[in-house]
Amino acid sequence: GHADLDKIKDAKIIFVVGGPGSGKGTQCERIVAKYGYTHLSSGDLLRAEVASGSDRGKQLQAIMQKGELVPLDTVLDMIKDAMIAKADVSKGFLIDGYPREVKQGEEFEKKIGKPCLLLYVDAKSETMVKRLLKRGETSGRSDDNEETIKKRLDLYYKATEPVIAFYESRGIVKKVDSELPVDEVFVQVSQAIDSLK
Ligand SMILES: Nc1ncnc2c1ncn2[C@@H]1O[C@H](COP(=O)(O)OP(=O)(O)O)[C@@H](O)[C@H]1O
Ligand SMILES: Nc1ncnc2c1ncn2[C@H]1C[C@H](O)[C@@H](COP(=O)(O)OP(=O)(O)O)O1
Ligand SMILES: [Mg+2]
Repeated sequence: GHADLDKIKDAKIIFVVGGPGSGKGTQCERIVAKYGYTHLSSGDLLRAEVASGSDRGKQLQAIMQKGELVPLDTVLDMIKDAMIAKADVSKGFLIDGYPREVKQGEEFEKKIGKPCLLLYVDAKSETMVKRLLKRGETSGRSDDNEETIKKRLDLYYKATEPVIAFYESRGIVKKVDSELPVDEVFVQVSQAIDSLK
């Protein structure tokens, strides 16, 4: 209800956007360690639902295995519930992997609040493919295979890149070069976060 959302209003909301395998999760881990923000990965929330073995989880698994987007309401409800659960203790929220399309950003702002920063984790498509194939050797993720990676990349360029342009026009995008080693990317990430008042 209203009281829950009021608590979130004063916390920083940071969208972390980038292609599959660009390094969003890796940088979010570092941000958590340095700044103590709450990391909420839409993919992790969805994989937890799949792992629960619920009927809904089975439907989600089938969609994710194909590299497609799950229904907006499902993922937004999960993020909202997770934010409310942490509202009392959180100084800031890292929303990793959301929005995946402009409509997701609009709905988030209607139902939850406005982001103060969009952290754009940028890497070349060849780099992302290489990293995902490597991650696939150990991740156990059903979407880290060559065929699904190709679909996820196509969808990223088609649906998610416009999200970056949308928030550019609002002046809140900070791009980091995720071709660099993790530590060097994190220097840029830290600068972006430190620039917030
Ligand atoms: N800057 C980097 N340099 C080299 N490898 C990286 C870098 N950032 C991430 N990786 C590796 O690439 C893979 C994907 O990173 P991950 O953080 O899971 O990306 P995402 O959450 O964007 O899909 C992981 O195996 C990770 O260790
Ligand atoms: N915001 C969102 N809307 C719809 N589907 C999403 C979503 N976030 C994640 N998913 C689904 C589709 C993705 O292909 C899959 C894995 O997402 P992810 O873990 O964020 O991938 P990655 O970290 O490799 O970018 O979960
Ligand atoms: Mg990730």
